[in-house]
Amino acid sequence: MKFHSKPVAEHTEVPTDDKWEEIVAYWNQREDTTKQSGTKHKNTCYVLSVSYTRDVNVQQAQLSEITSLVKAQGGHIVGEEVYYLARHDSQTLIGKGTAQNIAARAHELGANMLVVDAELSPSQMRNLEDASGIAICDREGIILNVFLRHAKTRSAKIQIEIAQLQYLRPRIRGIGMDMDQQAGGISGSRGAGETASELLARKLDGRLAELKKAQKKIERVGSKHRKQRHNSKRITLLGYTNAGKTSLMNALVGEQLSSRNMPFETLDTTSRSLSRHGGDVIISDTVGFIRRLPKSLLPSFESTLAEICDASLLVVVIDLSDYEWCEHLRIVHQMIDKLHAQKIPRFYVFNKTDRVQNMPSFEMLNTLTYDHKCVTLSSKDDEAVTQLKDKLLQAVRSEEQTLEISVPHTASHVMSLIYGKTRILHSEATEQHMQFSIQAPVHIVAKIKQELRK
Ligand SMILES: Nc1nc2c(ncn2[C@@H]2O[C@H](COP(=O)(O)OP(=O)(O)OP(=O)(O)O)[C@@H](O)[C@H]2O)c(=O)[nH]1
Ligand SMILES: [Mg+2]
Repeated sequence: MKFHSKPVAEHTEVPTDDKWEEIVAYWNQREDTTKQSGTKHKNTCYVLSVSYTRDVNVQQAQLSEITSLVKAQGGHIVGEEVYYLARHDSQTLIGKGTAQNIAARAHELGANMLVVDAELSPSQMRNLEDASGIAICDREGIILNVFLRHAKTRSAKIQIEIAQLQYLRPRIRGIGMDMDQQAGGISGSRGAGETASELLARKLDGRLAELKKAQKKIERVGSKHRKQRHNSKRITLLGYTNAGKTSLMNALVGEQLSSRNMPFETLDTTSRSLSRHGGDVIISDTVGFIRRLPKSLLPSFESTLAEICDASLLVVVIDLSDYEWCEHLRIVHQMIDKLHAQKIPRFYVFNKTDRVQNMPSFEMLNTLTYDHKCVTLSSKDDEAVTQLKDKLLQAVRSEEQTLEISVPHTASHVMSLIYGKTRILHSEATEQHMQFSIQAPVHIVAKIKQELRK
């Protein structure tokens, strides 16, 4: 299918704006159109985990990851299998014959969609659909759908819609065909498909431009807010999806943020004060990482990633009960490198120890974490969480100094420095002075001393 570079004149047969939105929604939901009731039905999915290893434990872990992603995007799974890919077929990835055999099994179980856990090019996806006669969704499509369902804030919704439209853009032919059918059975008439696809591409580009403009505006406001919070120490929780970041955050700050056994339950960064009095230490929960994160999502999450680079301490949370925890650790390290956040101090929390039978040795953990501080715990263990909180506060404040000073009431500039930029451990008023015990970064302490000497 070719696209004309010049905009075409209006065609009466092409769908209107509403229709276009319907089609994008159709693509997202892939609702079962065989049902006549008009109500939306969940996709009935057959899941194919394409594996590059013969290690059965790894295969099972990967299969379980893709099935939980499919469930998280609202799909109903009727069957699943692992396919060891020994030879890569450039046209269909798995080969036409294999695709037909798998599709037959999927059809037998009543599936209306074959989920292939692999990154498929737009043409591979089309070839597979043609060969198997069943709708295909690849890993990127599934992850985008999960994100779309879980996004709550305007900012996250915009970012994900951008990623999704970028994903749909090269796959437009399929949508164009659907569109022709929806436009009144004109798909056989000459050029009709082209016209519809062409108009869709133009509308899609227009929408993308609008969204990007809105995103830039949100980013500007976000970075302004981050700058304003500059005085506080920031701890950022990060780790593989489902590691228990939100559970740990809830336990640390006594919150009830949503934590479920589901990938990408958290998409929007949430920040809370970790210190008892005031907000001098702020802790943030972030979106989880995953292996083979769709490239289209990486740039669109710049604001979340910016939070990570602003942190004074990164708390890496790892689910020690997951068979692939070492792999998760490797992926987190890869992301830290990608974000150029290697220099930020780190603290590792190996979580879910209540589900672990054979604990790894501390020597092993120290080696894997490059000798950063680390603890093993269960976020359900209140006492362990309280101890962790003290350790985190200590770690994040380790570059601070404590100072006992007496400040004349008239030294308003020093007073505002103390109230604005330090943590007051104790204060007492006398007739002419305020007696303070404060804790603050070294450069602030130096500045206060200098001001007092003036
Ligand atoms: N057994 C056990 N389960 C835990 C522990 N910590 C968290 N969980 C469970 O693990 C699941 C995922 O926890 P979340 O806190 O949502 O994980 P997350 O890292 O925030 O996940 P995303 O936001 O999806 O990236 C939930 O079902 C939690 O109840 C733990 O220490 N022990
Ligand atoms: Mg979470």
